[in-house]
Amino acid sequence: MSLDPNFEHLRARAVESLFQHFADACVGLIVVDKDARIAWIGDRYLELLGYPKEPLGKPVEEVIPNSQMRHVVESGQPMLIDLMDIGKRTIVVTRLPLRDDDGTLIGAIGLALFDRAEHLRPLMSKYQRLQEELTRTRQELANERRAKYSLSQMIGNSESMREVKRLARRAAQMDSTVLLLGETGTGKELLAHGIHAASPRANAPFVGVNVAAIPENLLEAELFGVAPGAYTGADRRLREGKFQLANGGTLFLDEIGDMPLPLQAKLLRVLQEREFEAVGSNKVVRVDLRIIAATSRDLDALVRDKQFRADLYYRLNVVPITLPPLRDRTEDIASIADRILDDLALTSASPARDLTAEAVAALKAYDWPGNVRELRNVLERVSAMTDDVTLTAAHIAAALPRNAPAQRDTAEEVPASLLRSVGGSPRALTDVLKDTERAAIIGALARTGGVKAQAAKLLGISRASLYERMQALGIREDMQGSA
Ligand SMILES: Nc1ncnc2c1ncn2[C@@H]1O[C@H](COP(=O)(O)OP(=O)(O)OP(=O)(O)O)[C@@H](O)[C@H]1O
Repeated sequence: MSLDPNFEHLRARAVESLFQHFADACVGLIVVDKDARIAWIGDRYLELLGYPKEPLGKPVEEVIPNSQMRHVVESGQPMLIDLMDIGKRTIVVTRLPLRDDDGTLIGAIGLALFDRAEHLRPLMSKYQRLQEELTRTRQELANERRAKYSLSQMIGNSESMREVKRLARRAAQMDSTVLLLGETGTGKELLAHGIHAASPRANAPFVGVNVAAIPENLLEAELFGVAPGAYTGADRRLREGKFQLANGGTLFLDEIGDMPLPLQAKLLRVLQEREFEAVGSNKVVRVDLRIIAATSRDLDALVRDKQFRADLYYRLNVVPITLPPLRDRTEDIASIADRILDDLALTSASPARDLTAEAVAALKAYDWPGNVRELRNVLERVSAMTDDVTLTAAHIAAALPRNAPAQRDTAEEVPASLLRSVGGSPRALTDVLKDTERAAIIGALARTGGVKAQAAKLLGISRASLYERMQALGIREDMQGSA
């Protein structure tokens, strides 16, 4: 059947006007060969790119850094609409593969459309909004990663605290690994922030990882990142680990004593060589950062028990700083308590409270197994209990934990109310179990003044699984059993 001559005419007009439209709407046209080298490029495009040299024969990325033309010649697939940044402008681009008569791929053609194209305005403004949001979020994240506290926020004028601050200031000026030792709640994390803030790396990120809070099987990925497609379900893009995120700054490894043995070898290598591989990758990543590690555990004993590698211990123990427990520096209690009461007044927009001399004496008489964190919790509890502006010894006594009662039978610990719903009908076993678990954890936290290491011990579970269970049951991290 012969074709209607009108059709042929129509087709010819379509091709012609298509080219005309493109020529009018295009910022530029580019043609590359099958190796993505520039075979032709329009003058307007070159002008926009501001490329000063002869472009022909150059790899396309040399002239257009964000170009995806290579992807088109390699995949043979068109990219009908894409957005590409050139300097501060975002332009719309279309990329099409070019084929010979026999179908062989010989190159690609790229069309860069005006960013003013009216019909693309909604798309462009949405893109720009997303870009702005992304920039803002990145900024917030960067601020978040900066150290929140400075050494001046470390309250305490006792001899031992003055020595701690002196060592910290010296450590800040060196780039060595710092090991912070001391009971839970003595201020190790606060000090790590302070050292970073006083160091030449202060404007770079401060990234913290609580080793005990991350399940063992996820820790390596969390620390070192995951290569694209390392395992089924892994991201197609590289997921950066904390080491990469802290690059240039400080990585704070909290609860280092809980680091699983197999990972200790990998950490040792990073400390020695400043390099590692992401999970599922054999590409070596180099980092430049300072490590501050902390633990409330007895590392010497862990080394003796072969739970912690001796060589890693020596590598970490370059500048050790031991934070004294609160009970050994009772002269600091009044000033720390004042600071905490000021903080609480600020956050709750209520008047600042004072402590009578007897109240201070009551605070000094207590043993503080949870140290400054526990002191804060007790003062928070007092503030919740009374509106009185002057806090007396009686207020303090009422808020201090009673002596931990001996552990009772589990059966006794499940109140009958747990077994019935509000309507009185029996409840599903899983709900009962959840409530029981929640009650047991909150009870243990109450008994230990919020000290998780001790609460985990009471419950007979590891600290990691306590954190895990708390998260699953929606128990707040700062919970110490009063709610
Ligand atoms: N000297 C101090 N002055 C003021 N606040 C302090 C001081 N020491 C600790 N704090 C506060 O006490 C709380 C616990 O401190 P931090 O988290 O630094 O302790 P930690 O030793 O890292 O505890 P853990 O070993 O349990 O992680 C924080 O709210 C911190 O700001």
